[in-house]
Amino acid sequence: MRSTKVEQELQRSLSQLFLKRGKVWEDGLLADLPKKWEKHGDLILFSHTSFSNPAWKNLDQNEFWTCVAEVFKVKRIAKQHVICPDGVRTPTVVLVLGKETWVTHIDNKIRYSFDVTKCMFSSGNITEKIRMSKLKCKDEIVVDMFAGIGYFTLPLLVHGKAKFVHACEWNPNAVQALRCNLHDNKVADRCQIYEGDNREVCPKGVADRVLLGLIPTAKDSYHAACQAVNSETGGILHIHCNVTSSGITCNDISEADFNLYNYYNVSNISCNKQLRSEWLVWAKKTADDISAILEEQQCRTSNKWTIQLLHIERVKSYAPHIDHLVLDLQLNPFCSPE
Ligand SMILES: C[S@@+](CC[C@H](N)C(=O)[O-])C[C@H]1O[C@@H](n2cnc3c(N)ncnc32)[C@H](O)[C@@H]1O
Repeated sequence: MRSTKVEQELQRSLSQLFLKRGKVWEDGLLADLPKKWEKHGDLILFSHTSFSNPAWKNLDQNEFWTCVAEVFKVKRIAKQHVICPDGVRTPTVVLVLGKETWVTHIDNKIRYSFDVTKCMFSSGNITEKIRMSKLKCKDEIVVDMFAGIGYFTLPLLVHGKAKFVHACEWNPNAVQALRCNLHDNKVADRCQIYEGDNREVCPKGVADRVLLGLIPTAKDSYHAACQAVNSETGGILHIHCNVTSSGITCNDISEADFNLYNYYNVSNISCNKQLRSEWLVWAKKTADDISAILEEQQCRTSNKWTIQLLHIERVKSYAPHIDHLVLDLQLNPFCSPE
C-alpha cells in the first residue's frame, strides 16, 4: 500500500520529534522512510528496507514507534526481514511496538487470522483469490495442495460454495491459522486438513479441481496433483509459476510455432492479458510434463487422458519481465475402445 499524503505526514511528525528532542534530522533519513507497507487490522508491517538508518536509534524507541503508529492510525508495528528459504517461507518479522502477534486481515468479506511472525500473507494474490471465489463449484470436490492459511481454500468455500475442500499444508503454524479461519468463516464442516508434505498426504482420485499455488514453481507436486484428480470424471489443474519473458506478444509468433502447439489446440486458450510467446511456451511445456505423468499413471490404471489448455491468468508482475501466471489445464479421462 502507498500513500503520498501519509508519507508527507510521517516526515513532518518525525522531523518535529527530532527537533523536540534536540536531535539533528539528517538528509539520509528521508530516503529511509517507508514507501510501501502492509496493514493487517491495527498492525502495520514495514519491509527491511525502511527505518534501517542507525540515526532512528537516537530517539527513545517507544516514543519513536508510537509517533509512527499515530501517523498510520495503528496500535502495533512490525518489521519484516528477508523471508527464510526454508520451504515453509517463514517470515522473520519482529514486533517493534505492541506484543500480540496475531492479526486479522479482512478481504473480499473473508477473515484471515494468522500470527504475523510465523505466517506470511500473500496480498499480491488478491486478483486470483477473487477469480477463485467466482468459480461456480457448488458440486465440486477441490484439493488445495498448498493451502497456507486458506488464501484460496476460503474463497472457494465461502463464495464459490465448493462442496468439499481437501487442504494440504506442511507448516504447523499455517495449519493452526487455517483451522481457526475455517471455523471463523463457518466453513469448517466442508474442509479436511491434511497436515504434511502434499506428495505424501494428498488424497487420490477425488478432485474435480486441484490448486497448485506455489511460486516460483509447484513442479515437485505435479505427480501428486495428477493422482488427486477424479479418475472417472477428470478435473482442472490450476498451476502457478513465475515465468520470465522478454515481452514478445503472441502476434509475433510464427505460424510454424503455432502449429507446434496445435496438439493442444492452443488457438482456443484465453488469457486476461495479451498473451506472450514465453507464456505459451511455458504452458505447452507444463502440459507436456503433466501428459508424461498421466501416461506413466496410465500404465497402472486402464485410463487414457486428454489434456486441454483452457486459460492463462496473469496474476501479477513479480519483477521486471517475471510474471506470476496460473495455467488452467483440463484433464479428461477416456477409456480405450478395445
Ligand atoms: C506461499 S503459500 C501460498 C499460499 C497461497 N496458495 C498463495 O499463493 O497465496 C505456500 C504454502 O505451501 C506450503 N507448502 C510448500 N510446499 C509444500 C508441500 N510440499 N506440502 C505441503 N505444503 C507445502 C507452505 O508452507 C506455504 O504455506
